[in-house]
Amino acid sequence: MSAVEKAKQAAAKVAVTNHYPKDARWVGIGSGTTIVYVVEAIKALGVDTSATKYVPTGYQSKQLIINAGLTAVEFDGIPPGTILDVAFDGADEVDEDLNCIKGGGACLFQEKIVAMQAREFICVADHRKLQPRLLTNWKTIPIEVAPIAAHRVITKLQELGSIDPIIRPSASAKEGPLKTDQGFFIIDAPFPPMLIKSDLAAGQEGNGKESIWAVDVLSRKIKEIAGVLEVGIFSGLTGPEASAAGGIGGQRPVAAYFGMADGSVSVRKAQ
Ligand SMILES: O=C[C@H](O)[C@H](O)[C@H](O)COP(=O)(O)O
Repeated sequence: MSAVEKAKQAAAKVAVTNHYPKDARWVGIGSGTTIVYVVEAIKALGVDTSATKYVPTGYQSKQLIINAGLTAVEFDGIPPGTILDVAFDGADEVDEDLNCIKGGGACLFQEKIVAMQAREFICVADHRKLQPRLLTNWKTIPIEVAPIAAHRVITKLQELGSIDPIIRPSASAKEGPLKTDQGFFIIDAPFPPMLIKSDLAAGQEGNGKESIWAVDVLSRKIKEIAGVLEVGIFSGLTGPEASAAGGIGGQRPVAAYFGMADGSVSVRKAQ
């Protein structure tokens, strides 16, 4: 196993140890390569999972749950009003405020609704994902769009300052654009690194001048474009903050676990 895979595995183990609830009823399981180690860590706990339902965030996630011998219930099979005890997921990049970019594997829409239905959203990643600002190392924002509106959305993204947004191709060019689990397209939109709370506190405005955006502002602007199903920026309230405000679930993780290059695990908690 490579050092990066070991880092993901170590982070998953600590995240599950710290956040997998005793007597869990509903658990969200995200998508990607890191979440595989989360499921492995859940199995390694050796707890009785017979009464627990695992909510996938897409096809890969559902197969992962089933292959582990766990019970998968898709999001539309959750009884109305049910709050998931916890949701675990990976990320493509995480900033100092625990805002995330997700969607590198094209699963961002279901990942967002699952995270927002959970009491706690926990992010698990390796050290390459931890950066001071979003779009430092990961250069594009994945955006899920209705195919018929894709070119219109591209024009609107260019007006927001994105240079050369593209429709993500499928693995085989012959098949044309990649299709998500919803049958939608993904647009990958490059923007310059985004502002975080400390930049705003230091007087930077984040109003889009020179296309330098504050995370929440850009996320909202993209979401407002007709034809956009969801944007791969996870920001705003955490689950506990949303619940204190009388709602449920937040899209910003309450904690993020990073497997570091030296084998340790670094934990960041949302402020
Ligand atoms: O669409 C994919 C998801 O947002 C993944 O959680 C994200 O891309 C991270 O994936 P990985 O764990 O493979 O780095």
